[in-house]
Amino acid sequence: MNAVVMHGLEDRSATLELLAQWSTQDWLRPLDLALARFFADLDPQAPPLLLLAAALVSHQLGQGHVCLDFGSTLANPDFALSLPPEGQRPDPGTVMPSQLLAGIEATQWLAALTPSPLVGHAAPGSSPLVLAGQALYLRRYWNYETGVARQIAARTSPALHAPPRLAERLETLFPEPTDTTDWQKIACALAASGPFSLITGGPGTGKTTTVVKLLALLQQAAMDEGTPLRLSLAAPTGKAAARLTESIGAQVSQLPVTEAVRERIPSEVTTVHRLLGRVPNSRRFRHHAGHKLSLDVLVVDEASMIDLEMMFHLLAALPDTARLILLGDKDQLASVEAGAVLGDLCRDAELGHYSPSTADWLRRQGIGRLEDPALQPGDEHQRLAQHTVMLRRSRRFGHDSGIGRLARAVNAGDAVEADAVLHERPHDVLHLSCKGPDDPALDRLLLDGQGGAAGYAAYLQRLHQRPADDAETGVWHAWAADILQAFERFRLLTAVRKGPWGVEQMNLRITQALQRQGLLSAGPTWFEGRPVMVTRNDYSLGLMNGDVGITLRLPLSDTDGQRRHGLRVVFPRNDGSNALRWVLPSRLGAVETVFAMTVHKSQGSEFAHTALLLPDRLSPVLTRELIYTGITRARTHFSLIETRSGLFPQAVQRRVVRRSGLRALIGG
Ligand SMILES: Nc1ncnc2c1ncn2[C@@H]1O[C@H](COP(=O)(O)OP(=O)(O)OP(=O)(O)O)[C@@H](O)[C@H]1O
Repeated sequence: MNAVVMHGLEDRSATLELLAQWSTQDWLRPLDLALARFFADLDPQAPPLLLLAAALVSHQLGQGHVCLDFGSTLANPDFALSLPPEGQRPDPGTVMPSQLLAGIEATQWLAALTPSPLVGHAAPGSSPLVLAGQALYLRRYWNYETGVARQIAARTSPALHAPPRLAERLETLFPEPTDTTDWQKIACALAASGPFSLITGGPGTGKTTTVVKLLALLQQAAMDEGTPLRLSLAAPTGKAAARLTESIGAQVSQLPVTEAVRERIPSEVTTVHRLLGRVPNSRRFRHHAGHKLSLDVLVVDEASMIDLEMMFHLLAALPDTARLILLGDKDQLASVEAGAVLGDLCRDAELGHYSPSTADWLRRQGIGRLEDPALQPGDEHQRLAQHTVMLRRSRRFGHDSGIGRLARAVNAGDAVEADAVLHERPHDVLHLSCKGPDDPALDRLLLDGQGGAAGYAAYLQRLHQRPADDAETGVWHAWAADILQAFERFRLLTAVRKGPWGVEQMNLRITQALQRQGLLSAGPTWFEGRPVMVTRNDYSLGLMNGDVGITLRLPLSDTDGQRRHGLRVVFPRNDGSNALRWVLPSRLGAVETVFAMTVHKSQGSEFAHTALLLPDRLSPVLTRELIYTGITRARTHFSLIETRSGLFPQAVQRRVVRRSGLRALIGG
């Protein structure tokens, strides 16, 4: 008897029954199961392998993969499908994907799909599923992927059109002579001369500086011709937008350009959602292919966090004549949603692959030679490469910085070097090996910090220096702003949500430890000092997913002579104005306590001291990208907390794999 007959592929009802079991155990989302059932109704002939594929393609979207890749799924089904999910063990008797798919060949699976009217081939059509090579897509995502590929291909034209006096303008903006390749200057020159540009680089490699100079160059050239440009800046989250607003503001004031040019460089960064104008309660936007954005240049920062669907909408709404510059760190984790667009597009950025004509063009513009040991020659067909620049010199983390060295070792997958850095104990890197769940050293680190690195007690000490009840409003604002700022000096990041070392348990643990120390009052859900993170955009309150606020007790009006106090949650407005937003706790529907947050949620944020807690067992999420993203959230101190030795080097050698066909569609 073969495996197909035994485990749930013998007929349609056995398959649907198995999918229902997986769904009951939270291995599949209700949506994944519903899709398989819906397709079973639509096509009574749909074979078991098609129903299984339908549920799995939907499941994979939930895991960040744009498609179901048959080759990798069959090679290692449990790993490719991330089943069982993080922190779970299978119930006794559960059929694992590896058991279900044992003995099935890709050709057999593909042959089961092709006759169905539900499955179309890589061409326009209306079938709900699309088969492209060895990958199955939901049509919507196939449309997104091909749409993004088409838009980018159209923007990667081979010809570069330099603005007038490019070399002279660059000389003014980048006056420092360098004896090595000046990647910032090259990024600026290429972005100023083509309709599309990718600028990638690790933390502090000068992405913002480059883009501020680029905007100045473009605006000055346009104003010389008498038509100023409409420039826009956007980021995927409110937090990232606020951070960019702050750093751009500081840099614009130092630009060697006229006041008139400076005034025409935007000082505010919006979110991509706001830029496109989300239509409430829908997936649609006010701006789209039929109603384009009114702008000439768009810069999008932290582009690694933009998922495929968002990128599709952004590109569709961009006028054909507009210039697009995507900035980000290709090595960071991608968005939680499906797709890793920046990572896909910048995959070979380190190698350069510049064609002789790009190199020649740069030489003719007087920008210098392309010299870096990592560079490999390229040709005209590698069109994307001609529009991509990787900034390579971190000014934040120099060669002697422990954080920088650790980040570089992790990013290179070099576990030996990473371990050596930890053993050297540089002043900016702390390393704690937990001796079990009750190790008091962990609570000490989280509450009090160490060696100049803050812990959570610091912001609560500020909180306890409260103004007098009758203090002016301005005094209360300054107090709240100070607490918010102090809270941002430290954050514990976890790799996982569930289990003893997951975000939920750690939030509980820290709350209780702070209560034991008398720093936090005990309370039911809401208590003074509780930090919360918004988990869903709330346009009526002006709060975005990821915004962090702190619960404070404020004096209310004393109309009857009795002073009463009430809790309000204070949020920064994140618009560069330093203004605050006060919200009644009862109005906050989707929030969670945020002493600890997952590395995923921390993207786009930075903290002076960042601690990364690794769980005690490997899981699919524990990868090099996750650890690199965690480390690079730290500005001055980084703490690595291990709960089982030996796991860190293993995780450093594992990579995130996101299945998509974008790179193949664009070519290269
Ligand atoms: N060419 C340069 N010469 C001198 N200092 C520079 C240069 N480029 C960048 N810097 C400085 O290096 C620091 C980091 O630069 P910047 O903020 O532009 O980097 P980034 O890549 O945008 O950083 P992040 O990862 O925080 O987004 C800043 O203090 C900036 O002023």
